[in-house]
Amino acid sequence: MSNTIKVNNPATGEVVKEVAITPAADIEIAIKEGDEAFKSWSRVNAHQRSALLKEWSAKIKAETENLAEVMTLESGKPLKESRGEVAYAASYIDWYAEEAKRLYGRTVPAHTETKRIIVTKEPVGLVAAITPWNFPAAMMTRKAAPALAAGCTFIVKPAEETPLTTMRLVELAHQAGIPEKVVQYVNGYGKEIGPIFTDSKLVRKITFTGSTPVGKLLMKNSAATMKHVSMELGGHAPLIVTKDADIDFAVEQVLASKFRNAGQTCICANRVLVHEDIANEFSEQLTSRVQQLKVGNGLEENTDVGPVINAEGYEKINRQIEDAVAKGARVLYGHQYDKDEAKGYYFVHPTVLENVQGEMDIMQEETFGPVIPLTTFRENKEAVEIANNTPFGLAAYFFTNDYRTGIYFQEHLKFGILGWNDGAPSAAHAPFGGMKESGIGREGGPEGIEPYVETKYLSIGGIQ
Ligand SMILES: NC(=O)C1=CN([C@@H]2O[C@H](COP(=O)(O)OP(=O)(O)OC[C@H]3O[C@@H](n4cnc5c(N)ncnc54)[C@H](OP(=O)(O)O)[C@@H]3O)[C@@H](O)[C@H]2O)C=CC1
Ligand SMILES: O=C(O)CCCC(=O)O
Repeated sequence: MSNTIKVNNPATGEVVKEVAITPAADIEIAIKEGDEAFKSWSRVNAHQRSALLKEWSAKIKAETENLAEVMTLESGKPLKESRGEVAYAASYIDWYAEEAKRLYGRTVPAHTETKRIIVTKEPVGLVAAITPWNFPAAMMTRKAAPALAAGCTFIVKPAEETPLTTMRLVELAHQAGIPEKVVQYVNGYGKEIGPIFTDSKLVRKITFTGSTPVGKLLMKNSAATMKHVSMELGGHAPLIVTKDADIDFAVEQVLASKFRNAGQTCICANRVLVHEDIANEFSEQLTSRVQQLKVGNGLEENTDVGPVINAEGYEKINRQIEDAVAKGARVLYGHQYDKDEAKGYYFVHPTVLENVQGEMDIMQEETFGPVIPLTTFRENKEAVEIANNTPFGLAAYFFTNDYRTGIYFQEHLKFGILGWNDGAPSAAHAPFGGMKESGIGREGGPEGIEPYVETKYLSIGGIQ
């Protein structure tokens, strides 16, 4: 078996670079060193940790062009999105550099005059992160930044498709002055490195973004050593357009949500539910806008939609489209593929399907591709029932200018992230995460640092 991983450009299939697989013995050493480094890093005062994080963020921002190019080469996403992701990744570091200084404990009024009660927050210890290929920078920093801010040490295993961005981010952290054993990366295959992380008693927390089956496995394997876990898993976001919605605006927001990273995000609109009275107008406007999107290599500045990540991704999307068409969905636009299996690149052209029904795979499974399935509803209650009829609960969107309808959706949709007239809700200062099988825990906002701390309660007695 090869001891390297070839990193391919998904737009051409060409090898961008080969990276060494970290041998299992070296991963064990990295874990030991990370645990050892925790003893000193957790004693570094919060203001110093904050200053180091700010320096890391500054170095990332200063290297935006290089990082963006590396990210586009290994992930295929358009350069303009890669630049945006570099800024987004740095914004998590900036946010948690500030939160480091606000990990407050509290004093609690005691039930007797002779006692005092003090509650403090302590870092959980060494954190192991496993990250996906769809956001090679931001999924790393939104785990590393709160971990380091809280005083934890950190080891990350990036997706095999996209290790290069992570490797550079870790180098920049070291150049910023964060000690080498405090933030480390290891490279290799998830199914081999996952068990090393979960079996280790020294790893006190696993944080993961990726598919729901892998999340469940990691959680199960973390049970033996009772690790903390944060799981940011798959989604199947409904996007509801009511009859009072601003159609032009809703169409633009659908585009922003659906075609970001060629539809390969866990919060992409996966099902678009349109009120039947406006369905024709909406689908006409949507289709005419989708036709304007430019498909191509992400390195070309005017590309809107890049390739999908690999053959498995392509096959899933292709199967869902063909299943929908076979079961009666009508193609309004797209249904076109541009691929070369020998070379190893796969483009799925933006596709709009109408007359999509609940029994089609696309209405039940996460798509992770640039496909919009349109379906209709008559009553808001019906829209909520369709929307909630999924094991996932990550993001949901609704477009309405009626505040009563908006509040109704806010109260009845079972999802962790809601966008009301907003197709792009992600922000470092807001809690991102899902309900049901979309995961456990939140990343971003004050909630995002809590999973990296333990609460310690001190009761002092005998006070005169
Ligand atoms: N929530 C999200 O943002 C994401 C959701 N997905 C969903 O998952 C589908 C499949 O994508 P895929 O990339 O295969 O997702 P995976 O969940 O397999 O991969 C995500 C990360 O998990 C690692 N991994 C894989 N298997 C294991 C394991 N047994 N133990 C520990 N870590 C593991 C991967 O490593 P390696 O690369 O070495 O396999 C990668 O770093 C997508 O089509 C999409 O629906 C995928 C990515 C992100
Ligand atoms: O798709 C994902 O896994 C990450 C979500 C992107 C975002 O933060 O908006």
